Amino acid sequence: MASLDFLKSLQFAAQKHSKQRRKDPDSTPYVNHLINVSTILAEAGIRDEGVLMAAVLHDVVEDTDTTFVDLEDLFGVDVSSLVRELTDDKTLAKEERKRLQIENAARSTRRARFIKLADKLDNLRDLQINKPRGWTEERREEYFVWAKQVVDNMRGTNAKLEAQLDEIFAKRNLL
Ligand SMILES: Nc1nc2c(ncn2[C@@H]2O[C@H](COP(=O)(O)OP(=O)(O)O)[C@@H](OP(=O)(O)OP(=O)(O)O)[C@H]2O)c(=O)[nH]1
Ligand SMILES: [Mn+2]
Repeated sequence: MASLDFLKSLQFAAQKHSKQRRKDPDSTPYVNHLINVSTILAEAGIRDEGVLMAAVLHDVVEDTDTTFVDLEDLFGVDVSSLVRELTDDKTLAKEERKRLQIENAARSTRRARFIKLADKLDNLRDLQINKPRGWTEERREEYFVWAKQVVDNMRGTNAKLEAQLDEIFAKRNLL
């Protein structure tokens, strides 16, 4: 049974990301990615409501005008702190952000790791099917290699999620 708090987080994310689209050829609404990430977690047996809400909200500070104070006021400090762990500093250069994701994975909390793993899993599933708009084949290949480095720094977090990720890495001969 979905909780009112969870539905509120989904409603908020859907509103905030309403003008955004994914980079796939169909320009899928951005919110589909957020639904996918939370569904991946629920299917992996994760019932922690704060984790499922932070999954839905994981890109809302990075990609919209929402602040951590907004999230704390609306959803509490637990959810807000989790989203903070999942938010890249967009003032940094892209290379630096990518390097920091690998580094920060190793010191993130177990609950944030669940979401990071599910986020990578959804992005990689998509990359297996689609080349995002504006990406070269090389860039797509590099994302698999980089994502594996992030995942390798979070081993032992959730067997189901890691098995699904490893299946993808094995297909690319990265294991
Ligand atoms: N695979 C895929 N990714 C898409 C698509 N549309 C948007 N993205 C987003 O693009 C980001 C990955 O591309 P990058 O090159 O790393 O980042 P950038 O476009 O934001 O600069 C991911 O952001 P992120 O959620 O912050 O994840 P991450 O970069 O931290 O992994 C992903 O969510 C799509 O159609 N397919
Ligand atoms: Mn994401």
